[in-house]
Amino acid sequence: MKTYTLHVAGLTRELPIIKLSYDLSIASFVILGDTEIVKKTAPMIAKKLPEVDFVVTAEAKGIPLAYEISKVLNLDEYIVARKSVKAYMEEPIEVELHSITTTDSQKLYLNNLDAKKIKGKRVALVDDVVSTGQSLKALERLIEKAGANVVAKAAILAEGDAKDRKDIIFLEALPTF
Ligand SMILES: O=P(O)(O)OC[C@H]1O[C@H](OP(=O)(O)OP(=O)(O)O)[C@H](O)[C@@H]1O
Repeated sequence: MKTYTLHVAGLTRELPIIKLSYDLSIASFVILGDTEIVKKTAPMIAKKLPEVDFVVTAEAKGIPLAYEISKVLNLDEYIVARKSVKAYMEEPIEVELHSITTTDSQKLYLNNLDAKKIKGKRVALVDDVVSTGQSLKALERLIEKAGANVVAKAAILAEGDAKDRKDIIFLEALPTF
């Protein structure tokens, strides 16, 4: 299997290159289960953030990073937007979502209790990777629908053209193939 050698936060990972379509392959970066990479990257991202009241992510791969950044920032809570409605959710708010790895259209949901918590607050959106930016854009729409102020958008990696974006904080660029 072909791999791409990623260097981030002083760590090295061999990422498998996977084919998404006839003309696009990506290096698969999965932080779920990788305690070390989350532990090392979270403080580096936290340091680059302005003052925030909440860290917000969308499930699934952003969750450990949002947890760790919140911990570093001494925030007692963080917010996770879900990709399905859960029984415990009251009047969830929703937006449409597409991402580079998920072809079918999905939705992002925010529990109304969480929406109330973040209303009028300063929020940092975080994710493991920003690629097409569709996931981040959907999360931003959702959070703005909740009446929160998005003051920063951050990821460990900016993939493909996302490396040229000036509106996101990221640690390393990741090429596409
Ligand atoms: O910038 P984009 O093109 O939207 O791609 C980036 C998004 O894609 C991946 O999530 P994925 O859709 O694989 O979902 P998962 O975290 O639930 O596995 C990744 O964790 C980002 O959230």
